[in-house]
Amino acid sequence: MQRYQDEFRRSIDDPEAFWAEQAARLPWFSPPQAILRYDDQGHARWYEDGELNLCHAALDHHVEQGRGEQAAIYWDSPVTGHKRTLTYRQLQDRVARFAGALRGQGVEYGDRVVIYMPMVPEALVAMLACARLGAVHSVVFGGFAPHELAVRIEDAEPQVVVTASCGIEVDRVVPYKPIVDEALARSAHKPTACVLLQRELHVAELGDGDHDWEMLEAVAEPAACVPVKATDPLYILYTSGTTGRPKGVVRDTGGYGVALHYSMERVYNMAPGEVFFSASDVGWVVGHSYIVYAPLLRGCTTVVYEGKPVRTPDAGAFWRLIAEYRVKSFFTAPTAFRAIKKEDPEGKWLAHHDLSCLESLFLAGERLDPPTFYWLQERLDVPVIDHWWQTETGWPVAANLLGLEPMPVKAGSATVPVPGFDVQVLDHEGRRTMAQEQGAVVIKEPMPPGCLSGIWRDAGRFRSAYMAAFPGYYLTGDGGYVDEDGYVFIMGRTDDVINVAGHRLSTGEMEEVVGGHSAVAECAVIGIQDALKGQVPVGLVILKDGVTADETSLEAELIERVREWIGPVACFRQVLVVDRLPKTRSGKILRKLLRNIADGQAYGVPSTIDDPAGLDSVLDAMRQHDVGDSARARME
Ligand SMILES: CCC(=O)SCCNC(=O)CCNC(=O)[C@H](O)C(C)(C)COP(=O)(O)OP(=O)(O)OC[C@H]1O[C@@H](n2cnc3c(N)ncnc32)[C@H](O)[C@@H]1OP(=O)(O)O
Repeated sequence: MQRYQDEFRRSIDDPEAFWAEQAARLPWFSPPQAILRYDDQGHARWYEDGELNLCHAALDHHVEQGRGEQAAIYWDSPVTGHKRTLTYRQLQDRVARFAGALRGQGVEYGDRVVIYMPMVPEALVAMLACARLGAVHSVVFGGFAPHELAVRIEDAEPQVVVTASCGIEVDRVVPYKPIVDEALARSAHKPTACVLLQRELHVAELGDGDHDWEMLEAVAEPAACVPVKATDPLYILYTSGTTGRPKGVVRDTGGYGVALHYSMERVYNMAPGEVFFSASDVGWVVGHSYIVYAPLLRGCTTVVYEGKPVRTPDAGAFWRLIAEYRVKSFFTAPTAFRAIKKEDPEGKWLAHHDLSCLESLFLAGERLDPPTFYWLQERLDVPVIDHWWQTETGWPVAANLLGLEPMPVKAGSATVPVPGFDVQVLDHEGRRTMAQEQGAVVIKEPMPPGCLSGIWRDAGRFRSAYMAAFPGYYLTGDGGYVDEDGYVFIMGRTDDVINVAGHRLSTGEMEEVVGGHSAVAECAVIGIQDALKGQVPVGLVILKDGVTADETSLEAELIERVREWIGPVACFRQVLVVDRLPKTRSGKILRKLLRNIADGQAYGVPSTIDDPAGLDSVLDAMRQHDVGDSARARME
């Protein structure tokens, strides 16, 4: 571990010198002199006086360096039957023209642009065009419903919304325009324009204030890169918190660029000219960092995939893409491989493709369960690397650093802290735990470059959600431990955030939606273990006095309600009607107890419980409906 230890120690003992060296590897317009400063709350601000433009660093710089004819994007869309390659020069040209088109709609430095797009190259064009103008993009995942889009539009207050006529879910065409229209109708903030990319499979009707992408781009004047401060926001990316209101994670520009560039080399072992494939969506942080910015900043080719791991058309889809595009490193969420494993338990599809190009497989987004890890390890001839990070951190916090010093893999561990991240585990009183002892996983300030610089227009929430629990430390919200060898083990969230198929969702928000139904007096939504999706939400509801609803129809109504408000991605599919919910004497629902029962874990009834007999109603309902492993649960 010598090379790793040396680099890690340097990053922690002298972060200024370490990150000054890394910064020198980006093409700045004005290189920073002030490497690390702190704001009045003691939070790190990186490269305050530096000026650059990440679109320039990701595109123009490479074209200037002779990379113009290299593929920047391989787009592969089995759901439409199309494939397309865009070179760095072609991408630069399209981005410059689309930036000009956005400018024509009034978008300038500092303005926000909401992007609601499927996995098409134009999603990347729109993001990079915003970066080119110094505008702030906020990409919203296509699986979110109008309400979620409206909440984000209202918070970000964009000048323009960019969308497409539709997305395609395997064989289901999802028209986006009605979703955008409904979101705009619900939002108090009204953007001045909506730019829409028409797709062959479904052409949308345009109304007042709507513009056809192609027509705007065709006549637009190409825009040059606008120099921005390193601390200027590049994007806002909303993520679920414990309440219904998502948090707008703000990412700065310079620190993010430096960190991503460093990670491509040290974590993923990628060199310019090589092909990186991250099978996620531009609506998630993995998409922002490892489909768009990091591969391009490093001069790599990125694969943009509009399809699923299975059914488009089969469980060999990923293997085909890896072989066809000669992918060196592949990154996805474990849930994708659980889906593949279910359809192709023996991994027969592997034999159909030449995977000799593949050197590593990275997994993140949720815990990598040991059965999936072993399934992959037994079938692939490359390291299978679990690594851990979050929307907030923007890049890996703990990983096996293949480009620095590969280490032995331990199943269930994300390996070691990445240089820059002083990961610690604290007990309730803020004391460091012993090796193997579980606690709250925190990162000691200063956080390295690339991590969130705040919550959009809500400094108070940033402090209360992340910085207040243990002053001087960023609270990750994950629990875990570090072993004697310094390996990090992440065991799961310590709050009411759940992870469904690698999607981070708030049970608190689902409770607000379920609780808003006229028949529901009270409810709790808990995440329970699921063999395919990792976790799925289940609702426990108490009916209002006098309501005698048919349970099956009520369940259908509540499922539809969550789908309408949050979106299909919530995977809310089960409701149990109960008489009572276990609560503390102060009225707090004992969610952890409910989760333990549902997951079949041994549970103790806390002494603070108000009405122990109330538990029986929950136990009966769970057993009756065969929820999770509740039938196997037992009292300690
Ligand atoms: C490290 C930092 C991070 O954690 S960033 C987050 C990383 N997470 C990820 O990359 C997500 C990984 N998960 C996936 O890619 C998908 O879940 C995979 C594994 C491909 C499975 O997809 P799928 O079979 O559609 O299941 P699902 O649970 O995702 O979807 C549930 C329902 O939602 C729908 N949906 C999904 N995406 C969209 C979309 N873009 N637009 C519209 N609808 C969407 C699905 O069709 C599905 O609908 P239905 O319930 O079947 O009707």
